This record gives sequence, C-alpha cells and structure tokens, in this order.
Amino acid sequence: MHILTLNVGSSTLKFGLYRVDGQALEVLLSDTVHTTNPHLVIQEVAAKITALNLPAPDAIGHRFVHGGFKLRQHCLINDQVLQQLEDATAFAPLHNQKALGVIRATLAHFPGLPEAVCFDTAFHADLPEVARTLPIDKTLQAEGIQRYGFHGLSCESILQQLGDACPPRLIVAHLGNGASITAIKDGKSIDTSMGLTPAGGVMMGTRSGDIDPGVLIYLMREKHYGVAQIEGLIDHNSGLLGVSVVSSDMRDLHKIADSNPDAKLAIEMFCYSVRKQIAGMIAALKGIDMLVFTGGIGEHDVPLRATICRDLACFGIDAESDYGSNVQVLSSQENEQIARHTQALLEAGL
Ligand SMILES: Nc1ncnc2c1ncn2[C@@H]1O[C@H](COP(=O)(O)OP(=O)(O)O)[C@@H](O)[C@H]1O
Ligand SMILES: CC(=O)OP(=O)(O)O
Ligand SMILES: [Mg+2]
Repeated sequence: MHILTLNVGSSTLKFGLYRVDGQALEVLLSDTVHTTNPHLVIQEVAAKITALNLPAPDAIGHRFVHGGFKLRQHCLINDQVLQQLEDATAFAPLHNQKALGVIRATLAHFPGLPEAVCFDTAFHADLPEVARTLPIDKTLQAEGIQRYGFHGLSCESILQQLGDACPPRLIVAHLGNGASITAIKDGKSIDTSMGLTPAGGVMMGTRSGDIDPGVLIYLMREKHYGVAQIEGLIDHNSGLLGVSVVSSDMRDLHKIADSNPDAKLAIEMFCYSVRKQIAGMIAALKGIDMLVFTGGIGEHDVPLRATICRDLACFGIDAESDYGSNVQVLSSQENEQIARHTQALLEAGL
C-alpha cells in the first residue's frame, strides 16, 4: 500500500510517500514544502509525485498536534472526526488551523481516498496521574484541562529505531522550532515538558515555554493585554526570537552570537532551559540510561548538543555527545510513524 503523509510543524511542512507492507516500510519520497496556502501545498506535493513517476497514494495520513479533549487516539477521518478536529483548533494555535487547512485540501484533491489523522498527544495518553494533573481547581481538571504532551510521533519513531536496544530509562530531547523533553520508562511516556498546549515546557523558537503565570496576570491587569496580545507574546514573540530580537532560527543566532550579546544570551538560555528540564526528567525516571537528541536543532547542532551534555556530566551523561555510549542522535521520523499508523488503521478498519 502507498501512503502519502503530511506533517504540519510550526516552522515546516514535511511530507513523504511510503510503501508499507506489514512491518516493512520503504521511503519513496521525503521532502519539505515551502508554500503556506494549503491548496498550493497539495498541488506541489501531487506534482512532485507525478514528476518523479511515483505511484499515486492509496491513502493519506496527517499529523495533527492536538485532538482536543475527545480525540486521543489515531483514527480514520470521517465527518464527525472532522468536526472534532475543527473544535480542537484552539488547543494548538501554531499548528491545528494549518493542519486542518491541509486536510481539507487533500479531501478535495483526492476525493474518495481514505485519510487518517495521527496525534502528537496519543503517545502521552496514559501519563501517570501525578504527571498528568495540573495543580489547579478540580472542576477545571474534570473538564480535561491537564497535561497532554506533544512530539509523541517523534518519540514513537525513536522507540521504533532503537528497537531492542531501547533501555528502561530513556529521555528524548526533541529540539526543533518546538521543543520538548520526554521521560520514557520501559517504552511508555511517564512525563513530558509540554502541557495542555505546545506553548509550555522549555524555551523554543518563538514560544516562551513555562513562565511564571503571574506574568500573564500582571500583563492583563496592569497593561490591559487581551487574548490576542497574550497569544502573540507567548506563541509568536518569545523564546529565541523574543530574547535575541533577531531570529527564531538557531542557525542565524550562531552566526551572530560572537558580536551580538542578545543572540548569545538566547542560545545560553535555550541550553540552560533544556538542561534543567532534562535534569527534572532524570529525577522523574530515578536515573537515566540513554539520552536521545532529535528534531531540527537536536539532530544538526553539534556544538549545542555538546554544551548541553557537558553540563549534564554530573548525571553520567557523556560530554562527548556524538561518541558517548549513553547519548544518541536519531532522526525524528514522524512521517514514517504516520504511514505505519495509517496502514494499521486501514487494516483494522477503524
Ligand atoms: N544545522 C542546524 N543547526 C542548528 N539548528 C538547526 C540546524 N538545522 C535546523 N535547525 C533548527 O531547526 C529548526 C527547525 O526544526 P524542525 O524540527 O525541522 O522544525 P519544526 O519544529 O517546524 O518541525 C530551525 O528553526 C532551526 O532553528
Ligand atoms: C508540537 C510542536 O511544537 O511541534 P513542532 O516542533 O513540529 O512545531
Ligand atoms: Mg516538527
């Protein structure tokens, strides 16, 4: 079966075409689209498949970061699911609306083809109560305001790549434009840094990560910030961009760090934030057997990985990250996971 996958990230749109046969998966195409208009995205993807003489897809799988209160498991798309996806757009403002646009475009472009939706949150659906519960009023907790966690497809893909070599206490540092740290015990997520939305946890490209919630109360009360301004600040104008004032892209910051103190501080704060979160996950796991770096920064930024590992040496993390036995760099194969899930859902008729 040939499966087309689409992965709307906060700064990228990655797609792939896979031949999946049971457990066997062959990559026929793996690429990135730079257009933002969903219909142009699909036209570009379809044109690439045709130009390369690749087989037309039999099914399509989408990444959808947050399925809201109701959708926690990967599923095939029908009218009811589509409505629930629409209801969930507010949970991940940088992702869900864009992903929904792409789903609508594929439904129009490939009428009649089965389509599946795979959630970042599914891998974290069984977080222990102590990690899942946010320390707020119980009535809000009962509505579903809790930690959901993200980058689950990425974590799954790390487990897939490690196979039998997966140790009991694993930490995955997914460092891309969005960044999260996940503690995995015996193959299951037991804690993760992002919360109800992908704005929480460590500092990111444009997102603040965890900040004192009193900052928001102060801004609302004293500076009369409304929802749009709060969202603009937390999701769009914070993180590496907010601190450096120059760019959310780590590559840009490295280029100017020697002469720009703000860019230097942004990089230092990012490493510090990630290091503290990893140390917290070591406590959650009561030790660590392996640290895996993945995501755009995690996979490619050698000096940054070395800095983070050097400062975690007290926990037995190898400072020479690329050669150390307990530190690995693996690619985030979210699209491959989506292809596997889509095939499994179709086979199960779910
Ligand atoms: N060689 C590199 N060195 C440092 N950072 C990099 C490198 N390549 C990519 N990045 C970073 O990865 C980010 C994109 O990460 P990625 O995981 O692909 O995106 P997304 O979070 O949108 O899925 C870019 O913003 C950039 O900061
Ligand atoms: C959840 C999230 O932030 O995803 P990405 O890093 O792909 O933007
Ligand atoms: Mg991503």
